[in-house]
Amino acid sequence: MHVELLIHADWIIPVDADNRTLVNHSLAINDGRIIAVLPRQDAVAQLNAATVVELPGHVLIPGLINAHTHAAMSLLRGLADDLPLMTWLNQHIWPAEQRWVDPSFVADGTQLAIAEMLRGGVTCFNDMYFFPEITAQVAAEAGMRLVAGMIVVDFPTRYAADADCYLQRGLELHEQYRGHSLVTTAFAPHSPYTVSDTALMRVRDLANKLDVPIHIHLHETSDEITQALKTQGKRPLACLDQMGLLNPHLMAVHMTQLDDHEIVRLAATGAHVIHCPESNLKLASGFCPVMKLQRAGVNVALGTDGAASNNDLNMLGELRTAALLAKGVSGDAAALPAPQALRMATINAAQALGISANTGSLEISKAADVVAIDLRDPHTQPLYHPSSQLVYAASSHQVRQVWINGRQVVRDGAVTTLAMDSLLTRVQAWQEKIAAGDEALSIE
Ligand SMILES: CSC[C@H]1O[C@@H](n2cnc3c(O)ncnc32)[C@H](O)[C@@H]1O
Ligand SMILES: [Zn+2]
Repeated sequence: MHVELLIHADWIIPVDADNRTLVNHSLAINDGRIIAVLPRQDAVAQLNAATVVELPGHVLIPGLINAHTHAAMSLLRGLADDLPLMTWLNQHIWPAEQRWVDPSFVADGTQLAIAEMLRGGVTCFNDMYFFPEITAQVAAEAGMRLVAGMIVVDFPTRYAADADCYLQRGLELHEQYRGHSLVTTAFAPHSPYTVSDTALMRVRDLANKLDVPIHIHLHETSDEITQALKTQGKRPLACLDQMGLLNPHLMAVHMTQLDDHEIVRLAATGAHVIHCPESNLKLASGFCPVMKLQRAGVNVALGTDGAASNNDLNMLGELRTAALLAKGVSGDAAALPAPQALRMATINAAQALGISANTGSLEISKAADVVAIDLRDPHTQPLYHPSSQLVYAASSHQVRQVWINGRQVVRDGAVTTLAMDSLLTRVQAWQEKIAAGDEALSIE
């Protein structure tokens, strides 16, 4: 039988229902899809491949999915550190965004973010940012999978004047990318404290009608709860519940403040939680009770948040932080073992994003979103369990090859779909402009 691409690796972790690790196996790909996962000797005997890739000492995993980010904020990385959320947003990030965010900022920032993510084995990101049509165009050109956020906030920006206008632009984006092989869409109302109930109910109705997910920051800090209790007399999750927004469309990002009743309610409604441990640590926002959520049956996925609050988009690093933090928070060393952590960054994320029929695991008929990681480095030797090395020891520089839809987007550690030199020149120009503007602001 003829195949286009055959990849032989020492290990494959398909992230299937049985959490298997396959030794000396091969992945066969045709038309950008996985057509077989089989022992190497069977592949060699049965398949005639146009291209064969030999990866000794490597493990193949499904592409990592960054389930919550603001990609273009990579241009604001390190601008305002060591601050709590609302000071960070109100006094630094939102003023900087009002001043700088336009289509060219989003194009350059998103390219920078995609370069970083591809090199770190991320093949898909769930984005929430201004000018999502630019994010979508840049991602599609770079061969990156994207869930583009149809954003809504109640304040005017250069992107849109009011909630109706944000929604109108989002719906146009949804239409534009219907049936696209890389880009899908999700509603992305920023949070209950920046989007009115009227707009949230409109989002609910549209999400039900179009069958698309809803991506929202929720219960990020204790302050958010205190404010909602003062102004609404209820916790934000209860407000969303009352409006009929708790259902399998909902991706609730952060969720550091949860009582036991809320966890039961999330599980009963099928809402998903996106855990962003490094952003929560850096902004001192709190801790998401991942183990309690998983035990209750809530699907939990993993995201980095933006590079201005993390400060990187490194999902291997995020995996390690999530696994270690789960143990620290629960007081149980058995909490979130490596295979479970890997599920959060792959199949769980694909489920939350509504794309699990297409990606999230290395299984027959899914898109070939594949990452090869070289485990021969000193710090991942000796090797007893590949998943343990991946989660507890590997670094992103060990990501050597990446394919998305069967197209090679990283070859020998270098991104093949972006012009890195000119990108880095443009990023340098942004740094100089933004730093000069920041100095002028602080002198005033
Ligand atoms: C409507 S575009 C997204 C908006 O979200 C801001 N943002 C980035 N990180 C966070 C966070 O952790 N909590 C709340 N809001 C965040 C970003 O700066 C954009 O304005
Ligand atoms: Zn965020």
